[in-house]
Amino acid sequence: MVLDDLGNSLRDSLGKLSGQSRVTEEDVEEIVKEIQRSLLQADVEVSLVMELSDSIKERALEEESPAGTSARDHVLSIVYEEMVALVGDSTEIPLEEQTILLAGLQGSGKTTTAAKMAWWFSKKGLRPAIVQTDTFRPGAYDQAKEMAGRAEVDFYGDPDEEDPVKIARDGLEATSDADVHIVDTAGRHALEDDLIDEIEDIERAVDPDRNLLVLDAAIGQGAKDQASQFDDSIGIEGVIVTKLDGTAKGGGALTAVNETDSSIAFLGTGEEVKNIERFEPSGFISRLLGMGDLKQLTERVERAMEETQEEEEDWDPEDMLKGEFTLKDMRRQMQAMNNMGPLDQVMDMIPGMGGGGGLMDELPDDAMDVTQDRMRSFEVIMDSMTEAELENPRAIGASQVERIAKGSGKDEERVRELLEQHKMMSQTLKQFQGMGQGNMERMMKKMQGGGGGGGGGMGGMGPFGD
Ligand SMILES: Nc1nc2c(ncn2[C@@H]2O[C@H](COP(=O)(O)OP(=O)(O)OP(=O)(O)O)[C@@H](O)[C@H]2O)c(=O)[nH]1
Repeated sequence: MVLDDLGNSLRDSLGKLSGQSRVTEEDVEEIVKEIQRSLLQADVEVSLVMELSDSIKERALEEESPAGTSARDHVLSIVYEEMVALVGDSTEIPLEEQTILLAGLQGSGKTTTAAKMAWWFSKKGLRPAIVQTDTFRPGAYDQAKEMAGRAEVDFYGDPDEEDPVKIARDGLEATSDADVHIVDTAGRHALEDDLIDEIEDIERAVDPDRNLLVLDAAIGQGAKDQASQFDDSIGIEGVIVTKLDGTAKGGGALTAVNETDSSIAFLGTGEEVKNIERFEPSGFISRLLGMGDLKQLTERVERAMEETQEEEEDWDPEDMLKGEFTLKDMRRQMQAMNNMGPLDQVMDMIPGMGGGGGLMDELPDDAMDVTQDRMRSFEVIMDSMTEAELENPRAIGASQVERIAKGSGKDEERVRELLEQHKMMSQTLKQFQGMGQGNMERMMKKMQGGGGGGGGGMGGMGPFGD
């Protein structure tokens, strides 16, 4: 499917989320609008578009973006997941003996696809044969034979026989040495009764394991009726979308899949026998959105989500106030900060730190970016520490610093900086312990889950300051 500039426009809207840890309703509206516009332009049916945009909207606003994940990545992974769900898994095509019947409109690319699929099966080590039953289009026999030759696979057709059902039967017999039989049929309009009767007869005669509908990517809205008529008459297990190399739109394929409750099996991307690929939803959507490997991104977001949940389950901020302030506490606090949003906004929420005469006003504009970078590298460093080191950073000596630096790929200087920062934070915290449990708890809760003002008298706190 060619969604024109979806990738670009989506990148623009998502770019605006950079540095934000939360998305607003307007952000989501804008992103969803871009997606709707592109999908509608690509001829995806309105009801499917609405369904998709509703679920993206709902998830983007309701789901918390996990610690360590930017709002941009979180929203992008939701868009990706929902789009993958929309296109569905690919049709199962087992690598074993089978008969496949191809159906579709005139000129949709059945004959070409039969040869491409045969080539594909032969590359998988099977022995395919094409049975050409098109007695309708002059030249279909020659074209099929020629393409079978190019794919170097067995072929059966009979230009002198007028009965396609007989050709189908004879063809299966004549090519009985083959493992995979691909039966090509004459192109027909699903609304033409006699041709529909004919394909039903062929279907009965060959008893295929699966019927695949070949669709030109340009078909658009017409896909709905065609797909449902073919489905009613022979049952459609999968769709093959052809001519995706052109400027075709491809949305009709999604409509067909939805209409027949099936899935996409193959994509045709050119006129040569090799121009076929198995449909693979995650790669397809990543390509569609014009962005790298989104599957990897989603997995990362999911992992972060799990980790945050686990940590929230066994972390009580009060523990931090009672005992020692460990590196684990520091990491949680950093993640909590991440959960809340960019540091400057977080600082704004802390009285004495934020704008309007607070300490923040004295910092250069980019100071917070630097700090966020440092936070990230601190996290990487902490990942290279042992449990014992995280629990008791005071015991970390020079040799451990060297090991941790090597393990994390960071300078020893950075590791020492982290330890220094931890020391500073734990001293600051000790000072706070005198200020009253209630205020402290309120601040911690805020750090964890976000929220409005509150707290009291914490001027001068600089746990992450440079
Ligand atoms: N660019 C491009 N052209 C394709 C693709 N698949 C098929 N074609 C071309 O589309 C035209 C029709 O393809 P056919 O395979 O003859 O279609 P058919 O469905 O067998 O046609 P009927 O026998 O009339 O039903 C041919 O010129 C093919 O070369 C594709 O993936 N990309």
